[in-house]
Amino acid sequence: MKNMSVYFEMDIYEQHTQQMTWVFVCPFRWYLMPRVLRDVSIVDLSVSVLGQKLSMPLCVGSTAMQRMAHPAGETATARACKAVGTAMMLSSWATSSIEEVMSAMTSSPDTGGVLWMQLYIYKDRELTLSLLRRAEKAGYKAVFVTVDTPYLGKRLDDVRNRFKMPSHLRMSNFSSASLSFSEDDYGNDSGLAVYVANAIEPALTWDDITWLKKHTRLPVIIKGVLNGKHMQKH
Ligand SMILES: Cc1cc2nc3c(=O)[nH]c(=O)nc-3n(C[C@H](O)[C@H](O)[C@H](O)COP(=O)(O)O)c2cc1C
Repeated sequence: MKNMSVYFEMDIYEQHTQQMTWVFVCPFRWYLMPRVLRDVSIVDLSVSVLGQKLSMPLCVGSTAMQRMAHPAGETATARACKAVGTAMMLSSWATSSIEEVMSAMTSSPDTGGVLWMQLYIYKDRELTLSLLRRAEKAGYKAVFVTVDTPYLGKRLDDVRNRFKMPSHLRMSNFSSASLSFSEDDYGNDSGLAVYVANAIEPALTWDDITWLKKHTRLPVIIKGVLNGKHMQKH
């Protein structure tokens, strides 16, 4: 159980980012500055994102393997997003399938809710396209391509714990044991790091984004950009 909670608390390498957050971000506390004389008799936080109306400028980013945290996993997150009228980005590495999560959202009686698909580009391009096609067919409204994981960051706790998925769970969008992260043995390393090294494309470039865009009518958004300048050439 411990290795699952450690996965969700993760930070890479020696937890520098967590430490930096405390040292550099927290001292500069953020304050809300209320404005006055603004007619607040009606308060409306709704926004339009990628052509979809959301009830507020907050949505749920992709987090892998949610059934490690709760038996209903991503299906519960989808229902919650629908209940509050916002969007959920489903991880390629979800423990509920693309179709199952859409069905959880559409069958819930509340109104609102949008699903986006987070996509890793696999070395196997046909497999990548099959995830994309399934998301399109199921009614997902955008695809977010993760570009900051050509290799998994060195998560020392996951290495120490030899992190792998509990045996009753798997990444539900895949059928084989190797692709669904449900092999018995990943050696002495973090199982997820081994999974990424085996399956995810480390040679990702802009050409792959161009290729992907040719295969979908959905908006394609690049996920994992830390510096706007890195995008300017394109
Ligand atoms: C436990 C955990 C699992 C994550 N799983 C994924 C994932 O499957 N796909 C992905 O693109 N990003 C994943 N991320 C990254 C998040 O989507 C997000 O980009 C990252 O946490 C930065 O946002 P934050 O500063 O609000 O945490 C994960 C993050 C965490 C903490």
